[in-house]
Amino acid sequence: MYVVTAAEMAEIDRMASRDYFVPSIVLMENAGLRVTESIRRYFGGRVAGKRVLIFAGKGNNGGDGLVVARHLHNEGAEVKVFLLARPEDLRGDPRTNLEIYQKMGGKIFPILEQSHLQRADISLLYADLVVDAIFGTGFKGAALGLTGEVIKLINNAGKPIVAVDLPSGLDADTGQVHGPCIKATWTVTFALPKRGLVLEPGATLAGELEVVDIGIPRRLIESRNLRLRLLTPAWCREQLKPRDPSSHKGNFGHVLVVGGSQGMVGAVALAALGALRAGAGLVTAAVPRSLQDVLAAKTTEVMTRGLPEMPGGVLSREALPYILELLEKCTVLAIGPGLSRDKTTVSLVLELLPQVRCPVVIDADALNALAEDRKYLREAEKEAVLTPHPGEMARLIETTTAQVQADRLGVATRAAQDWRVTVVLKGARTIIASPSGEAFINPTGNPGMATAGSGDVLTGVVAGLIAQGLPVPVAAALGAYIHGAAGDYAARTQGQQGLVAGDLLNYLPRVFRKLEARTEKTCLGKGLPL
Ligand SMILES: NC(=O)C1=CN([C@@H]2O[C@H](COP(=O)(O)OP(=O)(O)OC[C@H]3O[C@@H](n4cnc5c(N)ncnc54)[C@H](OP(=O)(O)O)[C@@H]3O)[C@@H](O)[C@H]2O)[C@@H](O)CC1
Ligand SMILES: Nc1ncnc2c1ncn2[C@@H]1O[C@H](COP(=O)(O)OP(=O)(O)O)[C@@H](O)[C@H]1O
Ligand SMILES: [K+]
Repeated sequence: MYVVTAAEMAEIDRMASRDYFVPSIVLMENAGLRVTESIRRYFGGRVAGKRVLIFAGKGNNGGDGLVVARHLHNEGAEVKVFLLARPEDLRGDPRTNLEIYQKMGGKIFPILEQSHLQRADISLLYADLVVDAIFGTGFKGAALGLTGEVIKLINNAGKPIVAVDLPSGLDADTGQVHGPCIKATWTVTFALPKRGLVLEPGATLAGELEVVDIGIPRRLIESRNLRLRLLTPAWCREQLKPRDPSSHKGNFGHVLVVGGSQGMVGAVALAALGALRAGAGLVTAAVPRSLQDVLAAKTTEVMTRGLPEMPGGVLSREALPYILELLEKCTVLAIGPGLSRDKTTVSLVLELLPQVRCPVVIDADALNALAEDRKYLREAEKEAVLTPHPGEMARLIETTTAQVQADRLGVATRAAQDWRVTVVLKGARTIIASPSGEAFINPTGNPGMATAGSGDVLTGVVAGLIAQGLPVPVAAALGAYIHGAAGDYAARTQGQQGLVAGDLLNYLPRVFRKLEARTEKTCLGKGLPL
């Protein structure tokens, strides 16, 4: 599902009218009707007698709200419209809908000064639902003054709120807020989700997100060459090919995981098992020699190799020829989990990466090694996935974590194009940016996953998917979705607090099964019960 900026949406709206002859008031009518339908569903099919307050701004978002008011009024709901503008300030479609609503006997209450807030406050006490039609994609900056007061009043009323297109006060392009913002129970957004609705904190402020069709021609949307998508189960299903009955493990690739250091062997185990759980045929884990037996004891299905090490149990430069030899038999390399930031290891990583001929997933301390010398990133021809959390990303581009978090999408897409790699910027709503300029936002995952080692599992899952032949950017996006979905499954079953990275390994198969179920039925004629 494509995700758009306010400007892209406005251009699509404009073209719908200008080039496809869809009158804008028809789009507004469709928008209002879709919100009315959603409200009717919310009330279990009947709105008669329900007390609904509609807060309308002076623009087209307000116009949508007036369409909603008209239809609810017609169906017998008790509707009050609080208009944050003088009627004479309304123009065009919003003005038309105001006049129709008033002609039908609909009630309008102005909110133009502090004293008007009193009436709104009292009405909120008795309301069954509040409709937020103050601002949509035309909002800029911060809601100050009276408008900010109204937003705070609505939020504090403790009543269910449906936001029209966007929660008012939200920046449609970044998902950030710079002042008061409606905290919606749910949001009905038109045609396509705006970026701010799928990036935090906007995703949380929007509540449940409903994307509705308002009659924008599909061909128009397809013609816009949009570059950002929200990952969906449907898209993930498309990437998963059913397994041919005569497959053997060689068909599913061989992952080499290189990592580990004294005290950090678990990270390698999590990554190696993550690769197997993602469906890789074979996985070899190469660690400092003194850790090999421990690792073998922890990971039955994983083949292990001991590598030359320094005192203190970190990989030494002598490990390089061993790793290159192992790579001759492998499809993909995953490097970094538990490596340590020891300077010998750093120089090993910097010497090894330019010689790697297969796709590589670079995580954790291998990323930190690249932060010390970006030559490989700038110059080498490579098929690589970087999986930084915001802190690692900040080190890589020499900025602060806060600056990375303030523009996650921009940071990830710029890095992907500058370095010609796929960047997986982890965190709430992971961003996956490919060298081609395409990017994905991952909606799965939860704070229960903010626990040591969950990133190592993701590294393994992505490597495991590449091992099975998926294109690198697709494997990264699919891996992030499935990894987060496993975390959501685990959190639903056992809560977020007690979730540990190892739990993700146990839930990965159930996520794959949910995704494969459709294809299995179609492909093999039989199939597991859903
Ligand atoms: N055909 C279409 O286009 C369709 C559009 N649709 C709907 O239109 C919505 C976009 O409508 P929009 O562009 O009129 O802007 P909207 O969000 O209503 O803002 C209203 C006014 O708020 C003002 N304002 C801005 N920032 C402010 C601030 N910080 N503090 C105070 N005021 C501020 C600003 O006033 P100005 O700055 O111009 O004086 C602006 O004019 C879209 O979200 C969807 O719901 C659907 O019906 C589908 C068809
Ligand atoms: N609040 C959150 N919401 C969703 N996913 C999260 C959240 N916090 C962390 N995660 C996910 O958990 C994983 C954390 O990875 P990382 O920070 O590398 O942990 P570690 O380095 O300990 O393995 C990432 O996949 C990240 O997207
Ligand atoms: K709104």
